Amino acid sequence: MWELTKSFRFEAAHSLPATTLGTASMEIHGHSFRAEVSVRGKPDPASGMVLDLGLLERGMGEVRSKLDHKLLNNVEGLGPPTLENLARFIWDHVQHAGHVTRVSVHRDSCGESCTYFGPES
Ligand SMILES: Nc1nc2c(c(=O)[nH]1)N=C([C@H](O)[C@H](O)COP(=O)(O)OP(=O)(O)OP(=O)(O)O)CN2
Ligand SMILES: [Zn+2]
Repeated sequence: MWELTKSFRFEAAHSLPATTLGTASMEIHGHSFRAEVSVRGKPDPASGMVLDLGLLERGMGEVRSKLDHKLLNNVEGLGPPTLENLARFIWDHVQHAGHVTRVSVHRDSCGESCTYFGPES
């Protein structure tokens, strides 16, 4: 079994009340995020690829455009702009690309990340 991973970065703003970490979180402020999308499978013998990374990039580009330079509190379907909801939101928008097994969202400046393994895990 192979696992193929591609990542993208986005910059976004949010405000997050009801957190005990980050005293300024209730004010609108920005973060740099890094998202990783992984797909599993066996390489097709002819192409040598589990999945053409270009297909994954297309799906990632679509969801990136919904998040990059946006106020995350206003993004339809995201819910409260936590790492958990970002990982699930990205999953929902890329899962058609292939057998997606996990989506991780990293907020490196805070040493934080969250991984979503799908609704069944
Ligand atoms: N389960 C979760 N808990 C918390 C989340 C989350 O996404 N899931 N998020 C937060 C805060 O948003 C996060 O800790 C960042 O805090 P914030 O004040 O926004 O960040 P800093 O100012 O510390 O970060 P810099 O990037 O260094 O400015 C809390 N809990
Ligand atoms: Zn924040």
